[in-house]
Amino acid sequence: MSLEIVGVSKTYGNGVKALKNLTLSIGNNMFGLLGPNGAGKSSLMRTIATLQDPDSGSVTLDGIDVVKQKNEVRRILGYLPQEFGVYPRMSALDMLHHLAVLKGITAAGERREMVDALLHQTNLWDAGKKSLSTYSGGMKQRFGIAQALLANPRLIIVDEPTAGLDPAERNRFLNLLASIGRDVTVILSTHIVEDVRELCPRMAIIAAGEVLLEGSPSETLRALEGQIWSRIVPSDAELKELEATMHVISTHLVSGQHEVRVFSAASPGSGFEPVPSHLEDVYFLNLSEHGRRIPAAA
Ligand SMILES: Nc1ncnc2c1ncn2[C@@H]1O[C@H](COP(=O)(O)OP(=O)(O)OP(=O)(O)O)[C@@H](O)[C@H]1O
Repeated sequence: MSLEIVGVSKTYGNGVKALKNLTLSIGNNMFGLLGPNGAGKSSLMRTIATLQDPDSGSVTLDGIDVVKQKNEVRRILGYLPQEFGVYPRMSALDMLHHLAVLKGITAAGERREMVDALLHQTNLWDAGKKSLSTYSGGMKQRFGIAQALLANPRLIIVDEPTAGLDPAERNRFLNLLASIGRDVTVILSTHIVEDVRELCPRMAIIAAGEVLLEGSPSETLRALEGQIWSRIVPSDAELKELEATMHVISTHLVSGQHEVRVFSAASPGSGFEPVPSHLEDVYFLNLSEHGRRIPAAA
């Protein structure tokens, strides 16, 4: 599978430039698209899913033009939107049959086999006859994956799927995505750095409609090795001083005190310990560099 996004731009009616000449190449496996709220992730996902057209640029999926050949693309693509929203009083079993018919799977035997297999795969078999409106957040997301997998897509797109899930449900959901990612290309759009670190051999960071970085999480982490330093800072005043004089990547509260992470080629000062780099460092560093380069984007 190969998805080629070339020079895609989109400006909404209200003047917001959501995508700015964005170019990205996505191959097999699980691809993480990481970016803060408003980065343009959903705009890009909707464009790939044929739900909105770009103003300019091209998107091709295995050579098929996503803008001009929407029906062909829809046949090989599954999509779990950010707000899936449709949880009627229908059971998961009935809903999947209904959606399968809409996808053109009209032979009853084939459809039953497919729906049953999907309910097993997403661990919803036991709850398959229960009304979707009674499902928990995690079950709803797993149902969202089941419907995205109908008719054996080559590519599935999942937009911010773990937001709002508790840790156990999130874990279960990520495991499901990982197992799917072995056979089908998955684009995982998220603002949660951990999701990408745990799942994706390749990723891109986007902000303000632009690609800031494209690569593998482990390579980007290696590039920062030895340059991340950490220290506990007891007072707000001291923290302000550090922020003014050093390249502070992030601050976290640990038992009510600030733990500061600093980017520096050599030790930034007394009390700092070298620490392993995290993907979150890569993410924040890219976002802060971007903010500096284009102040208007902040
Ligand atoms: N239909 C629309 N009309 C006008 N502006 C829009 C529309 N959809 C998105 N936007 C704006 O475009 C920008 C990008 O939004 P988008 O939803 O693509 O980002 P995102 O990265 O998915 O963020 P989030 O995680 O908040 O959904 C934002 O400034 C958003 O307010």
